[in-house]
Amino acid sequence: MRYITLATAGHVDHGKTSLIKALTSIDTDRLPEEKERGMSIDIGFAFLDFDGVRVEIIDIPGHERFIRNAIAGLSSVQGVLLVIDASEGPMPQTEEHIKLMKSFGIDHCLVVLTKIDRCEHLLVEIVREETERLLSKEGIKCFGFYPVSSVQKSGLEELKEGIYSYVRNIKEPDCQAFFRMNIDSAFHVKGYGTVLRGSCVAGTVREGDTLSLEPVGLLGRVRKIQNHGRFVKEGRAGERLALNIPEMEAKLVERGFWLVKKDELGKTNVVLVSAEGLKPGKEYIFFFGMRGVLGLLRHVQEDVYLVRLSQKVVCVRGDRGPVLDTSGRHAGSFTVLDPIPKRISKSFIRNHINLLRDDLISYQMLEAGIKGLKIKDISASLGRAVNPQHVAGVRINDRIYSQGILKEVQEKLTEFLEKQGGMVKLAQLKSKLRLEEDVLSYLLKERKDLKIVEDYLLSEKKSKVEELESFKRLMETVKSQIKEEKELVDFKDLLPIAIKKGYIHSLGEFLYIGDTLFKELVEKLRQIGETFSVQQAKERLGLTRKYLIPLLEYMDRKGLTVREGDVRRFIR
Ligand SMILES: Nc1nc2c(ncn2[C@@H]2O[C@H](COP(=O)(O)OP(=O)(O)OP(=O)(O)O)[C@@H](O)[C@H]2O)c(=O)[nH]1
Repeated sequence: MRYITLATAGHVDHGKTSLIKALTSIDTDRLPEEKERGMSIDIGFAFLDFDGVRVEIIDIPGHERFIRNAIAGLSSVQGVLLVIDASEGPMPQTEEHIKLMKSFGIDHCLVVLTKIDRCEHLLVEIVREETERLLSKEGIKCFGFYPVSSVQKSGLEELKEGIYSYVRNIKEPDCQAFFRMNIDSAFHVKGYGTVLRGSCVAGTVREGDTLSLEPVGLLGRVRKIQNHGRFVKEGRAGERLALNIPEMEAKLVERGFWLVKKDELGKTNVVLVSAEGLKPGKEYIFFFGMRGVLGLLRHVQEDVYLVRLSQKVVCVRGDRGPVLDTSGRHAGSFTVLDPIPKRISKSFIRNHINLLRDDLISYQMLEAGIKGLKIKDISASLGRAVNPQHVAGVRINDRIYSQGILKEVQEKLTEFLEKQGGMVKLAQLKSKLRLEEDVLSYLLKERKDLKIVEDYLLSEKKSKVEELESFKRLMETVKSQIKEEKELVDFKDLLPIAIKKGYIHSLGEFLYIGDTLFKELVEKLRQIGETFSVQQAKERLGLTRKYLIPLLEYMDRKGLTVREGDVRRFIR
């Protein structure tokens, strides 16, 4: 069985409710107030069964005062029955509803011309032409015009056939996507507890599933599922559902809240969108499904905007919706580009705007940088489970990294190691390059020129120090000494003793000089005279500043010299 949801749309009193009643025998005006006024205030629900297809029909109110309810009705449907009174033709709310349809991305409909018992055939033709013009102006495809009279019950069979062929042309809602149900009401049923009613717009839900009510994050288990009064084990996208979830108190549920499966989708109060018809710097009401949330619009570039919302919402890439101005008039529409932007710097977005439009995963990988992108977050952004094997990036555990970023970090690692003389403590490297353990081991696996010894990373390339004759001699001595030694030697203990005994001098962290060389250098400096400048010392000793400055500062600390402005003076 396929499930498709349609909405009626059209101007007030154009005969929507009467049409649904004539088609399905269901009266969608159920509020006593609606009966009294003869006008639809809230959305109503009915269905029509065909061979292998159940068509759910949502009746939306036509009066301009109830635009939010019209939005609620149009927010979760796959197609529209546009109802126009043949004796009146398209009216303001006809046009408004067409705009709302477009905002939700519905670019097709079936037109029903009602009340034909009240007008001439010629008038029906004129209205038909006028409607055609209106729809083509908005780029909406019409799947047929059906003149009917709900009072005389004429044209209804043809219309039913038209609906059947229309729904066969409509793309089915996505049952493979993550489950999302937009809630329009919640109430308490004796013996069962809370029942939440709404439209399932994506995925499936089964008895026993644990769901989360968003944006409040209330958890509960589905006990029973109903579709139009019938108990079912599973609910699917395109269906109207009533879910019995006793843990969710009815009074905490608001129209427009979402039911989602635990840990599948994220919620956010900043979204990156493409939008039409809006002015930056202004506040608007953005509709995510039925829920209208106030948001401030910031322009990024072209039609791309950042929206900072006053409340959290659940949305995925590609979600569309209308935008009202703060006085409640339809102002434009938006499409979600990135539902969970991690970096909201305008320059970052501008630099990668094409990637943002064409390939959200690659964009988000750049956004995530060396932190990597969680596979779970990719799925949440797209609203469906993503197979990591199909993502063009490097997978390390539960994250995906951009190949380009890993290459950059590999280069930074080489550079840093070289700066440190070919040897660096792993912990220092990790904190300097902000690397997680698993990313570091991935990077090192690719490197044949590096090795880990204890908690150091060493470059296999010989360092300058290793090539010095004095170093080689020292190593030989150390080796032979240790060979003769009967006990274990902790090298860390040797250094302070050597310093204390005056064999070596410590100029700074990781910088040592043997006593003989130190004395030689001091002697050379004395030959310059009683005072000398840094430049003179540099020329005389032939050392780079990297070694010279620590040496001179050490001499000051030792009381050999004193700094006087630009020069140093020997004390004795
Ligand atoms: N003669 C005639 N009257 C009709 C027909 N369909 C509806 N009406 C009348 O038109 C009036 C409005 O009909 P509704 O079905 O309530 O209109 P609606 O579009 O649902 O109105 P809202 O939901 O309030 O926008 C009612 O008085 C109906 O009896 C029809 O085919 N022929």
